[in-house]
Amino acid sequence: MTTRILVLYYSRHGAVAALADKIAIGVAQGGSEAIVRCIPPLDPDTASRHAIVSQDELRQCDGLAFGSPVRFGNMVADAKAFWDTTTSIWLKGELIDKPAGVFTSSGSMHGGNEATLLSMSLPLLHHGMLLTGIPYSEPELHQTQTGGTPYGPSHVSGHHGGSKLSVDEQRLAQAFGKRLAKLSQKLKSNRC
Ligand SMILES: Cc1cc2nc3c(=O)[nH]c(=O)nc-3n(C[C@H](O)[C@H](O)[C@H](O)COP(=O)(O)O)c2cc1C
Repeated sequence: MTTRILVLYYSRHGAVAALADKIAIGVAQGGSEAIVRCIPPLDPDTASRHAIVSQDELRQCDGLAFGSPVRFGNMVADAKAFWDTTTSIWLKGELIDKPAGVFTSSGSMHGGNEATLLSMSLPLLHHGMLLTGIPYSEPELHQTQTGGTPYGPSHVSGHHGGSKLSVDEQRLAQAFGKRLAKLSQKLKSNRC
């Protein structure tokens, strides 16, 4: 069963975008199509590496990976503002029972990445999506000294924001993408 996973993110300096790329690879490994899109920026001068998402792309997806940097222990305002534009999708229940998960990047290890992932989950729960993180059957979750959490993939980009994804962070992001793909296929086949 073919499914489409929307990998939707905001990234100012590229760290969340790097995670989105790895998640998209995992989605393809899981046998689904990854549609990678950016959240509409509040500042129209912000450059986006991928096309800006449309409401139709959100309503038509079979699963969602939603990414934002940590900003003061929470998602970026642009991401929250985007969810505030999705009322008509919510009213029609168009995301109900679709699998979804969240990913993030923080500057420091304990700068709020887990808190941010949990708060990013809230609009997805309101939309009736079925949340998934990363299970501990993924060995990297036990050993990571960088990012990667049971609540979703993460990266620690460092004080100056330039560090590359660690091997553990990359593997966990790919495993998460693959998991979303497999879940979307099972759920969609049950709906048909
Ligand atoms: C306004 C602002 C607030 C931030 N707040 C936090 C924070 O609370 N905790 C943290 O660890 N990093 C914080 N950061 C750092 C970013 O989360 C980090 O650099 C992230 O990797 C950026 O992702 P991006 O490269 O995709 O834009 C903040 C950065 C900015 C610009």
